[in-house]
Amino acid sequence: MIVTTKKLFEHAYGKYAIGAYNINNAEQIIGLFKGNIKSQSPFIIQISKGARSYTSKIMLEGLIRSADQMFPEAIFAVHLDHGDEQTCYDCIESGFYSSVMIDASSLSFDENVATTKRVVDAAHAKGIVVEAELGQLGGVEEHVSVSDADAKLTDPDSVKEFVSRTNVDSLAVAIGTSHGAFKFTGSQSLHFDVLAEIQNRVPGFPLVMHGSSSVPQDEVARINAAGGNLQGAKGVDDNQFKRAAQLGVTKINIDTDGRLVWTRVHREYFLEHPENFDLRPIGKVFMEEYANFIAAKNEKLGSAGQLDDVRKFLA
Ligand SMILES: O=C(CO)COP(=O)(O)O
Ligand SMILES: O=C[C@H](O)COP(=O)(O)O
Ligand SMILES: [Zn+2]
Ligand SMILES: [Zn+2]
Repeated sequence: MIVTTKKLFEHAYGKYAIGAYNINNAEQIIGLFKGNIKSQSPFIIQISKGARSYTSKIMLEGLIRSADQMFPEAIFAVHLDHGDEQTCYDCIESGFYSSVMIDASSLSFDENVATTKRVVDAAHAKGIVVEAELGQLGGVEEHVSVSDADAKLTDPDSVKEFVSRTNVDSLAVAIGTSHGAFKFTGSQSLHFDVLAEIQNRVPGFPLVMHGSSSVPQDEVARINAAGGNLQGAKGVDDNQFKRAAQLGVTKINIDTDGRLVWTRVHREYFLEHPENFDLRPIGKVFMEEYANFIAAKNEKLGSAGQLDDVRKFLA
């Protein structure tokens, strides 16, 4: 069942965070649904602009609608990740997305407010919710690379004004995370002090943490041992998710970790089976491993075991 994040965030606020996972193809979608059913978690399926053009937005919509039929127990939101204004309107018009992100965080404060407000007005008219971003994460997103020097933590003083001027439903904040597999090149970590100040300014308002893959070191070691070269890859400690949730984070974005699972599974499999050229045996292994990864991540987020309660809450 496709829902907006409104009630999901209300249910989660202060207690746990909902996993927002990026998907690109059928194997990921099936693994994602299986993993969330296995851990009994509500979830958010995220589609980036890159994913929409990889196979095509039409095919992704078809796959997700099919998964919704195959797994009738599932409760999830369909969300556009890091949208520009035009893509947001396309998703709002589609009647498929229940949530969009307008990422105008590289613009000035006033332009970010104005752009976000236009998207919010269009989305709310159709019952769709909007996530915006204030501050700038480091790393690569949508092929735009933000250097650590340009990355800016969210200024807690500007959050209340941003939320009240835009009427946005949730806000991605920059508190030290970054996109990709190479986080924390310096001695950075999560700035819980900044997060606590933000929560103080907008109590009860749902916050979002991007760039939150944990880049497990055993995963990196296995990839490197099987011919990969990911030296120095590093991520966010997922034991910190519950603390972030207590401070108002209701959505945590994870993409890179899923890519690492895909890379490890495929590299190891073909190293061990050099004679194999069938895509199905390895596809099966990937779907299983991806489902296990999702279920384990949901334990860290605290969303595991919440599905029945969420269903009652929505009723
Ligand atoms: O924020 C993300 C998607 O919007 C994903 O972040 P990671 O690169 O840490 O997985
Ligand atoms: O934040 C970016 C997400 O990880 C999506 O990445 P992508 O644009 O390569 O699909
Ligand atoms: Zn951004
Ligand atoms: Zn992101």
